[in-house]
Amino acid sequence: MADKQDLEALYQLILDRKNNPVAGSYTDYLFTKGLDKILKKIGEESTEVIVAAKNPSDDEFIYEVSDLAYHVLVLMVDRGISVDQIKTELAKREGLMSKTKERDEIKKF
Ligand SMILES: N=c1c2ncn([C@@H]3O[C@H](COP(=O)(O)OP(=O)(O)OP(=O)(O)O)[C@@H](O)[C@H]3O)c2ncn1[C@@H]1O[C@H](COP(=O)(O)O)[C@@H](O)[C@H]1O
Repeated sequence: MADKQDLEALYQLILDRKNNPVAGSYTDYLFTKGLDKILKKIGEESTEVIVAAKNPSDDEFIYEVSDLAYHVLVLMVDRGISVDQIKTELAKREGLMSKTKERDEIKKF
């Protein structure tokens, strides 16, 4: 089994749960409930991240961000969107951001 601390490996584990349901698995429970349930969880977990961000405890913040990250990965698997597709989008932005910076620099003159 791959290292689950890696987000990409966690994505693969979630994908495996979708393709090979395991009794008692929380991930399987989410897929069985469907998109609306997954979206509801993302709404809840996002709110918990916001609340934790206002709290000085880093541990609570890390815990809630991890919950949100897991549920976002479940949503991506449900939609059939891969980690590579997100990486590709982010890579496109790298170019965009440097162009924006260049434009900002030009505007200064
Ligand atoms: N990273 C996670 C993870 N993060 C959060 N959660 C679950 O998300 C739920 C969030 O808690 P809540 O109190 O909001 O939800 P709940 O009351 O349990 O359930 P709901 O009815 O509200 O959905 C908890 O049940 C957590 O167990 C996770 N469940 C699984 N994983 C990973 O997924 C792997 C596979 O898990 P299973 O599918 O359960 O085998 C695990 O080994 C983990 O690596």
